[in-house]
Amino acid sequence: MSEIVISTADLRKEFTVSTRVGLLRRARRTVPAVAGVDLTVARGEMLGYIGPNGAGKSTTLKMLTGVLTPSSGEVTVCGFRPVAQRTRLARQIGVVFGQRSQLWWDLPLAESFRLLRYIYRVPAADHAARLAECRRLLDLDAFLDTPVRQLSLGQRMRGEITAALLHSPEVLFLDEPTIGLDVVSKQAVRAFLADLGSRGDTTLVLTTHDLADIEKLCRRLVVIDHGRVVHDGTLPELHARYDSRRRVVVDLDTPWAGRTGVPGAVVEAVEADGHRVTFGLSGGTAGELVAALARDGALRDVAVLEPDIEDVVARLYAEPAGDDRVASR
Ligand SMILES: Nc1ncnc2c1ncn2[C@@H]1O[C@H](COP(=O)(O)OP(=O)(O)OP(=O)(O)O)[C@@H](O)[C@H]1O
Repeated sequence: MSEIVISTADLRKEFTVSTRVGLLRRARRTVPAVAGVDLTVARGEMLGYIGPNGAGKSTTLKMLTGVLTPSSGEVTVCGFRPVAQRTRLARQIGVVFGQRSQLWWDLPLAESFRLLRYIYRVPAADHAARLAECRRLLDLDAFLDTPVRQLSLGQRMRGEITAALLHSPEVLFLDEPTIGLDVVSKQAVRAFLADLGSRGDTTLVLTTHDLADIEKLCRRLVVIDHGRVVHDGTLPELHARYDSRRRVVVDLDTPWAGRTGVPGAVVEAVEADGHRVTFGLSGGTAGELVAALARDGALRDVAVLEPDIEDVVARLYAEPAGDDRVASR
C-alpha cells in the first residue's frame, strides 16, 4: 500500500457572515463552506480538486496548508496537523495560491529565490540543482533579474512555482495555476507540472476551472459541490458514470440511408445532404461501425472523437447534489 500523505475525516469549515436586514439590523448566518470531506491522497498522486464556484475548494486547500483552522474534523498532511504544526509542515509542502505571492515584490526574482533558500535552510547544492532545473524547464532566464512587480502574470506564475519547489516539497498545492495565463505560458506550466508529477515523488493537488488542466494533469478527480465530495475517481470513471460517448464522424459517398445494424451506435447528426453522419457509440466499437458502413457503401473519411470532457464536467456541475452522491473514499 502506498504511503498516505494527506488524510482528512469529516473535515468541516463554517463561516459566520453577517448580512444587513432592513436599515439598521444585521442578521448572522452560517455558511457551511466545507461540509464533511473525507479524503485520502497517496504519495505521487496527481489530484484535481474541482467543482463549481463557491464549492469549497479554496477553503479545503487553506485547511490542508494550515492557513485556516477547521471548524471540526481531522486533517493530517505529511504526518502533521496543519495549523498546530504549520512551521514544520511548511518544509514539506509547496503552495501556489494565485492571490498570495511568496515572492518579494521589489526584489529581482533571483533575489527572492536566494532568500527562500535561507528561509527553508536548503543546502546550497540542492538549491542550485533545483533552480537550474526550473530555469531550464520554465524558461526563467530572460526575467531572473527583473523585479517581481514588473513581471507579467505568466512570468510571475513561473516564478511562484519555482519558489514553491526550491525546498523539494513532498506535496505541491496549486490553486488555479493557469488562470489568466496566455496559451504559451499555460502550456509551459502544464508541461512542467506533468513532468514533475510523472516522476512520482511529488504529490500534486490542484484546483482548476480549466478543463485542459484536468485532462493533462489530473489522474484522479475529486469533485466537490456545496462543500461535499460528489465524485472521486479517474477521468475514465467519470465518463463511464455519465455515459459519455465516443463519437464517430463519417463522410459517405452516397447519402445516409438510415441503418447500421450495430447495437449501441446512435445517429446524432446528419449533415451535408446526408453525406456526413455523426454517430454516438454507447456500445459496440468504432471498428464494427466502420465495417458495417463500408459494407453498405463507400466511406470517404472517418474520424473518431474521444468523449468530451466539457460535456461531462458541465453535466456533473449541473446535477451533482442528488441522491446518487458518491461517498468520498
Ligand atoms: N472568509 C470567508 N468568510 C465568509 N464566507 C466565506 C469565506 N471564504 C469562503 N467563504 C464562502 O465559502 C464558500 C466556499 O468558498 P471557496 O472559496 O472555498 O469556494 P471555491 O470552490 O474555491 O470557489 P471558486 O471556484 O469561486 O474559487 C462560498 O460560499 C464562499 O462565499
